[in-house]
Amino acid sequence: MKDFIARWHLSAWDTGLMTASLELGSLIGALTAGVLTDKYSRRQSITAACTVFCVGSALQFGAQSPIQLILGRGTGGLGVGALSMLSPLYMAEISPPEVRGSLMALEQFAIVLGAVLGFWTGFFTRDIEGSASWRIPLGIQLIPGFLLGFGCLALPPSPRLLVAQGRVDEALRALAKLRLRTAAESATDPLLQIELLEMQAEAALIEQTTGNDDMHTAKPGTLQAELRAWGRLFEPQLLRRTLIGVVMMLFQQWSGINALLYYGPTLMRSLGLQGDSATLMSAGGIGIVQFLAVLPAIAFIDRLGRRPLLRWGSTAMALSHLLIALLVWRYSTDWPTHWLAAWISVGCVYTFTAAYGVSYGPIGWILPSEVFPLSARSKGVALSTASNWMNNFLIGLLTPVFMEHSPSGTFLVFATACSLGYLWSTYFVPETANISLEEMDAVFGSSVGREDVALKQQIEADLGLHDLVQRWARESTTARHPD
Ligand SMILES: O[C@H]1[C@H](O)[C@@H](O)[C@H](O)[C@@H](O)[C@H]1O
Repeated sequence: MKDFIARWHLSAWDTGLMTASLELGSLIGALTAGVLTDKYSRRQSITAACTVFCVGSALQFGAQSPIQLILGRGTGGLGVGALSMLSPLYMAEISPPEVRGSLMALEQFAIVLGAVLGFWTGFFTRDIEGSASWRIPLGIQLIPGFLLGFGCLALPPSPRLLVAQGRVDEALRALAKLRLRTAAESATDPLLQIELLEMQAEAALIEQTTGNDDMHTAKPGTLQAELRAWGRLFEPQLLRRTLIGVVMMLFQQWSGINALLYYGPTLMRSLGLQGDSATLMSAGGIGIVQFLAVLPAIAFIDRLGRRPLLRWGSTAMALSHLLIALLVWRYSTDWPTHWLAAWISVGCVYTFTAAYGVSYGPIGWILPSEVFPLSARSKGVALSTASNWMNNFLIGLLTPVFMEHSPSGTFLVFATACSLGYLWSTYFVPETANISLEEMDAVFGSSVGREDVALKQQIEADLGLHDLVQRWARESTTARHPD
């Protein structure tokens, strides 16, 4: 890394631009992917986003000037932002409801694994002579970019999107592949048929209640149709879900995770640790704790539910921040004498990270992807993801200002955000575990009110869903009790 510093002589302005270009690119990427993914397929959009990401990584890898690095980070950011919106969307749409939380928590697992690998690659290459010390870690990004871009082509398309586009046969084939059924089985398997009919019922309901004007039929791609589709997120029917997605990401970021990651070394140094050990204990340690903490989330999130994890997580995070704020306020002028207080603070940083890692980390990505109905899902997830990047950017910008003003006050800000997060998860967030995406309307008491419930029942009856469910229930009872 000495080469990087000596070669570019970056001003504070360059450093700021370099950091902000990725976040700005990601913000734009998340919002534009929301526009493209309904028109094309989820998978094609993921492959396109990977291509953009790889172009950005190649620009960074071969950078000959700071401008090229900034451009490379901005371009890479476009891909990262798009992928951070497309991946949870696609995963939510292909997962069966009983294990959707666990499967989606794998996204957080992948994010944190990437961060850990990135950190250690940078750590081990930092003393290599010449530009290889920084070109290697930047170039390695190309590997996951290629893997995802090509690997995604082998995945089945989202059956929900196909149903909404009226391509029911293809949707059945995709569903059969996802649920590991053969073509012959898919024609007779009642569970598969029920799942498909539920998707058709939701698509038909959307079409009948909204005229499907904003999705595919009414002059798709026109600015007016786009604006109307975004505007629907703020109509009374969807406003609560939009707020859940956007506010979930706001709390995820204002819990302070990235402040600890970005400014951890400064904090650790202020606690008396020096040089490499400060970096290792902060970014390195926090990454590993986040990685370990997501494992129980993967195992238990569907059994325990999202709300309890959010509430316990907020409590543990708020208490950790509060204790750090107190200790920093009381002892930070003389840590060497109060070494025990310093180490308790370090312990609190890790306790916070573990609590975050099982709660706000994964649930931040899960909740926004499951609350929206199909007609508004891609826009809703895009807006929530944009909220993640926007708040991430604000944290990066404001934390140093807060820290300079009052280090203990900074932790109080995060403690307050976590306490508000507790109230919000208790009084505002419904439980979404084990509920199919099609049943989410009922969870939000949406809407849609009695007339739509009646309409939905009529559509389900017309499609033969009720008969099929009853026949399947009869057959499975007979199979269990043959006489
Ligand atoms: O879920 C992720 C993860 O926890 C990362 O460590 C953090 O940097 C991101 O901002 C967040 O969205």
